[in-house]
Amino acid sequence: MARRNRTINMPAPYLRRVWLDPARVANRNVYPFALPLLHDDFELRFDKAITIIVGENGTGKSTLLEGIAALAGYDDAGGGKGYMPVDHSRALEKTGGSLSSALRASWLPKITNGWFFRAESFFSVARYLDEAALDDPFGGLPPDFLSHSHGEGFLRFFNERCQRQGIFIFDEPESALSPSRQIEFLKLLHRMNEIGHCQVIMATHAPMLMAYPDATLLRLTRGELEPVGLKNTDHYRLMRQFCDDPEGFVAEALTEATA
Ligand SMILES: Nc1ncnc2c1ncn2[C@@H]1O[C@H](COP(=O)(O)OP(=O)(O)OP(=O)(O)O)[C@@H](O)[C@H]1O
Repeated sequence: MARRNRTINMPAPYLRRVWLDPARVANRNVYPFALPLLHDDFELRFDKAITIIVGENGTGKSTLLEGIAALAGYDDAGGGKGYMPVDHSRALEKTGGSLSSALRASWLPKITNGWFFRAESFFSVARYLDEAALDDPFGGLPPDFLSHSHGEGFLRFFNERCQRQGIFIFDEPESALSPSRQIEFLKLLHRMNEIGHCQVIMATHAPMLMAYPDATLLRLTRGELEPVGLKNTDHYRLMRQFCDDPEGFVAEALTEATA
């Protein structure tokens, strides 16, 4: 047991590279291998402890994260190693397993601790953790994640789980967070980065989270992942136009809608 939780004295990132092995692709014509992102030369390198992926809806960010999560040994519907018993029968999009069978990875070293957070399955995972703690005679007080508001529960969960050594995968963590809670989440990211033994791979639509300064920011577009500056993302540009002139922005959008 002690061995399993021993901290490895090497800094993140631990997952250095993932790539597709075309020979393992079952069927190019069906999801997930029909996604433009998953072409034969697909490769993603991790140079920093924090990697942030942005892109339009439907470009394949969640699919990619599910595949990486499955490679890391996490349930592709969310959770961490050791939390496979969570009932995900009603969770959406359990597809990472099929993608991961065609992905290859290089690790330095292989890390098996961490967490895959996806908003859709947070509640089933949180419920499992609450119930598991109640069943554990040596577990002390149960975490009680579910008795908080969505945002409070998420933040508390992040703060308790995400500072140990590991690889942490977040799919749109902002979905339950108000802007001020997003700042709290940024602080958590910073702590994880400073600790030096947390690797984070995150997909987000929130400009505030994209702005974390010491991260690799990648944009997924036309089937390619490419480095991008925050101010060149569509998310930032649109939000900026909105903040500069909210009434004019909305009026123009509504005019387009009725044109
Ligand atoms: N289980 C599935 N079966 C078939 N197609 C799917 C499945 N899950 C997702 N897709 C499709 O694959 C594409 C990529 O979906 P994915 O959820 O990975 O995109 P995304 O970039 O994460 O989008 P968003 O920003 O909206 O979360 C979409 O067109 C989606 O409809």
